[in-house]
Amino acid sequence: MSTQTITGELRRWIQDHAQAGTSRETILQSMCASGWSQSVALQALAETLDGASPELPPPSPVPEPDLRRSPAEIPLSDRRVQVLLRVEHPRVVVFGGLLSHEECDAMVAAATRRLARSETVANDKDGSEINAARTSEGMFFERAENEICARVEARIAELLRWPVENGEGLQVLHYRAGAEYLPHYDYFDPTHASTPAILARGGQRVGTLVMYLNTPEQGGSTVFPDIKLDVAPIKGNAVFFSYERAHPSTLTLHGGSPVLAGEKWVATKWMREREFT
Ligand SMILES: O=C(O)CCC(=O)C(=O)O
Ligand SMILES: [Fe+2]
Repeated sequence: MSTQTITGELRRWIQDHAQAGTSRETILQSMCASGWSQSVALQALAETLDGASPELPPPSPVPEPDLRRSPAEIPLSDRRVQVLLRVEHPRVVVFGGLLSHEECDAMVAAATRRLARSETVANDKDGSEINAARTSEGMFFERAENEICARVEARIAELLRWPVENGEGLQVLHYRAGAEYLPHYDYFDPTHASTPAILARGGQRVGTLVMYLNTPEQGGSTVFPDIKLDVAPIKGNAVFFSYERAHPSTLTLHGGSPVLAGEKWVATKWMREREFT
């Protein structure tokens, strides 16, 4: 007898239908009609749609800027950062001027150098263009790999009051016109077989900061479909969100909408529960 597993894909499917206005009863009926046992279907509905379900794992502490006095600006040791928007649930904060234009350009230049190098290596080895195309989409820096990474990491740690050591290395993504990042969660799917090994290096991801390194000509906003929020990608600005458990009830589903003209560069910092090694 096979047991039925509640996957992230199933939860997403339930969420999509609930958001489209389908009633709980109708969702249950179509799940049962497509072979789900009623008890598993009911549990999946409860887990996905009831924020206060007793099945929820306990919350973790998360990174959080100091917004207690509703500051329009947060004075950090080396820069004043604007607070442009905040949402309580999901926890989302949009910052203005987190990076100077020079810092954005330096990050893009460092990432471009690294991408060019990995393409050369790939081409020298086997002339593979597929490889080159893939590596040109994104790359990870080591933590404090160069001066600009170290400076930005220290600033983020101060802004979000979260240790530098808990951060993954910065990831730089390059989107060409037409490219997008479909909605996803940044935490690791607890039901996935590879997740325990990933969690051994510093626990779950609990927060994300996406920094815009340029302003695309058209498109390329960061979207949060659960709350229909659309954050404009503006050079030097950043969007932060946190998730205290690896669960859709955090409403942190998000994606990069298609770049319609020009290109888009972002740097992402993911924060873990513990020191990331
Ligand atoms: O490009 C964006 O706006 C979103 C990027 C993102 O979701 C990520 O890096 O995990
Ligand atoms: Fe993401």
